[in-house]
Amino acid sequence: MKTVLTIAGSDCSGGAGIQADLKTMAAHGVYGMSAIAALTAQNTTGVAGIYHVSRDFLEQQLDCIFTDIYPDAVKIGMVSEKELIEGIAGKLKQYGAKNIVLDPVMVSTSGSRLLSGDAIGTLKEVLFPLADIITPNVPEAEVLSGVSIRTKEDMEEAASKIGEYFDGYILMKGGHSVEDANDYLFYHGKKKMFRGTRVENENTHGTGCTLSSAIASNLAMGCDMETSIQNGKEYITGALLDGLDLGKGSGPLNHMYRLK
Ligand SMILES: Nc1ncnc2c1ncn2[C@@H]1O[C@H](COP(=O)(O)OP(=O)(O)OP(=O)(O)O)[C@@H](O)[C@H]1O
Ligand SMILES: Cc1ncc(COP(=O)(O)O)c(N)n1
Repeated sequence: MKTVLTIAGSDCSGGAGIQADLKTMAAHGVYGMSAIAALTAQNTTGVAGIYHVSRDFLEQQLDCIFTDIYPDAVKIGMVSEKELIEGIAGKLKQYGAKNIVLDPVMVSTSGSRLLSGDAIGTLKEVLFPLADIITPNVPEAEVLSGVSIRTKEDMEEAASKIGEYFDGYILMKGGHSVEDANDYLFYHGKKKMFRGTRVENENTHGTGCTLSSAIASNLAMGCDMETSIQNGKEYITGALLDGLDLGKGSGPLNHMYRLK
C-alpha cells in the first residue's frame, strides 16, 4: 500500500487541516500518517485558539514516522512558526523525503492568521527548496510575490517573481475568483490551465487542504505531476458538488462522496 504523510495543524471540527488530509488520503486508498504542528480550536465559523507543539516534539513525530513507515509522498500545510519550519526542513532533508506538496497556508477562510508574519521568510528560504510543488491561493501568491493579482497577466507576473527563488511547480488556485474556478500551473516559464466549473457552494472549509492532499496521494500512487493535479481537481470538484451542509458557517466537504 502507498503511504502519505501530512505535516499540518489539527482542525477539531474535522473540515480542514490534518483531519481533511487523512480523510482525503483514505478516499484515495493510500495509507495516511500525520505529524501535528499545531492544535487549533476551530469550527465552521472561526478559529478560537491555537496551541503550537514544540519543535522537539514535532521532530520526534517525524523521527517515529520516517524510521518506521517511510512515506511515498509528503503534504505540508499549516506550520505556524519559524522554529517548527526549521525543524521540519531538517528532518525532511535528513530522511531524503520525496514528492513534497507544500500548501503555504497563511490565513483561514474565516480570517485567522495561521502562519506568524516572521515565518514567511523562513518558509520561502528553508522549506520551499525542498518542495516539488507549492499550491498558493491568490492572496498567498500576492504575499509570496509582492504582486497585486487582479488579472491572468498578474498571475503570470506573480509566478515569475516566485520562480526567481522557487524552482518547482507553482499551482495558483482560482477558488477565490468569482467567475470560474480555474487553477493555473506554472513551471519553468510554461503555463497550463486546469479548468474548473465554479460550484455554487458556500461550504468551502478545507478546499486547499483537500486539493494538496489529493495531489500528494496521486503522486504517491505514481502519477506524474500534471496527472496528479488533474485528478486532484476532479476530486475537489466532486467533493464540492456533493453539497454537504454542516455547521453554522463555511462548512466542510464530503470527502467520501465517491462511496455513495
Ligand atoms: N466554489 C468552487 N467551485 C469549484 N472549485 C472550487 C471552488 N472553491 C474552491 N475551488 C477549488 O478548490 C481548490 C482550492 O482552492 P482555494 O482557492 O479555495 O484554496 P484555498 O483558499 O487555499 O483553500 P482553503 O479554503 O482551504 O484555504 C482549487 O482547485 C479551487 O479551484
Ligand atoms: C488546521 C488548519 N489548516 C488549514 C486551514 C485552512 O483552511 P481554510 O482556509 O478552509 O480555513 C485551517 N482552517 N485550519
